Amino acid sequence: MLLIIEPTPTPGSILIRLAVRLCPINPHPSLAGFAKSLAEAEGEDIWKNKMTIIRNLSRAISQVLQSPGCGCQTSIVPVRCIGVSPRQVTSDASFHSVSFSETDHPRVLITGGLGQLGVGLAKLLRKRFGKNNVILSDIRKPADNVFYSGPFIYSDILDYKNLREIVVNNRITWLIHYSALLSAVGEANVPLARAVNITGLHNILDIAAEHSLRLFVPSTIGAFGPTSPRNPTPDLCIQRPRTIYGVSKVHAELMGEYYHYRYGLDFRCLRYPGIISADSQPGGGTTDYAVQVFHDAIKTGKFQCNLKPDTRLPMMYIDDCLKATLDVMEAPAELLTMRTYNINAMSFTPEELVQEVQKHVPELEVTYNVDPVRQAIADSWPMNFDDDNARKDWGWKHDYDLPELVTTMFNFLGAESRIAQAN
Ligand SMILES: NC(=O)c1ccc[n+]([C@@H]2O[C@H](COP(=O)([O-])OP(=O)(O)OC[C@H]3O[C@@H](n4cnc5c(N)ncnc54)[C@H](O)[C@@H]3O)[C@@H](O)[C@H]2O)c1
Ligand SMILES: C[C@@H](O)[C@H](N)C(=O)O
Repeated sequence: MLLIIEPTPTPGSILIRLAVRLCPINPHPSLAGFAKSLAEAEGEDIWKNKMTIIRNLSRAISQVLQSPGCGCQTSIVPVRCIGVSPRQVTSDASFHSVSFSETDHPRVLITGGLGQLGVGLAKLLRKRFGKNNVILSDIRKPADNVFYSGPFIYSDILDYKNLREIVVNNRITWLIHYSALLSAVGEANVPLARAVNITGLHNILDIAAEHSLRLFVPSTIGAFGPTSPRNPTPDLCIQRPRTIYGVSKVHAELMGEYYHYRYGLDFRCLRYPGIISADSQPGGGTTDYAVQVFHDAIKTGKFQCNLKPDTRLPMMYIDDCLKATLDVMEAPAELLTMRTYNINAMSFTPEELVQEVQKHVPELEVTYNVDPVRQAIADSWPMNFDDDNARKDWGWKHDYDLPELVTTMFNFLGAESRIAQAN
């Protein structure tokens, strides 16, 4: 149970939120009734007698917790009372942000949804929660197939008011924050990366806290640096990344956890490895070579790799990444002993990946033309990622190892190129 008091809370709004949080499916009648009478009395200066309110509140809480009809877990009941939310909002805004119908299915907003990962995630979530409960957003124009596959909305995460309007108007309850500039493009434009990855995140955190959203922010292997243990890299260790991308992701991890402890924000974060996908292009990272090799093998039979052949990095097939994201979002809060987890599937070098790819395309010719910026970044990142805590706490398990990944990529891309040739 969690109690958040808004900057100018009204007793009724607090109790309605409390009733919903205690038993989201079926808000307890004694709390709901008590909330209603307090809400009606809000015209009077009810805060004059704060002690009466607190006494009545505790009585109502213990009544609910002892009630056999309430199926919610009642063994641990930390009550967190917070004086002010991070940005001032009216109590009305908070009051309207909770409604009973929202608890049936999450209403999801994905920011930066037109990148490598967002469209696939929307597809997975729509299958689970219904097409209209998942809204993709970005500052780019969606392709026709994306636009017609479900709700899409323009949203610049640097525009706080617009973002808030979207959350309120669409009664959003889950926010998946994918907007970011990745490692290589971030180094090419540090001011923009700082704005999007740090200022944008602040907007997201404040809106999520104000509207009691469940917030997912992905972090990355790039949140570690040359002084971190690299083989393997545990969840908790030194994090001194040397890219603006990495610095912004450590900032996101720490801010999210801080908001969790300070404001009760339901913040969840996974550190993804490099993600490999067939039907979406990477957005300018250090691990992009591991996607490009498949396209080049099929199109030209020639591949120029921008990392040294022995550069080992943790990697994952996109389906595993999206499954982990849904799993951690659905995990009961009491299973999460941490709010930021490493997840991993495999680790390989360009040389090892090429060997596996050549089992499918034996004629593939590979040359190495090292990009010093990307190589320096890769050399500072984990080689192997320790994800024991995710496996223990909420049952994380990957499905794709290197051979399955490569076969799946060729099955997908081969089928696509056969279709293209036929047309
Ligand atoms: N793809 C990976 O290998 C990987 C690995 C680790 C972590 N991640 C994280 O996962 C998330 C999604 O990654 P991705 O690969 O899809 O990234 P991507 O670069 O492909 O897409 C990012 C999207 O953010 C959008 N964006 C940029 N500025 C914006 C703004 N001001 N407002 C709204 N949107 C904006 C871009 O238009 C783009 O569509 C990122 O946070 C990334 O750091 C990705
Ligand atoms: C690893 C990840 O964060 C991203 N693919 C990058 O290389 O920047």
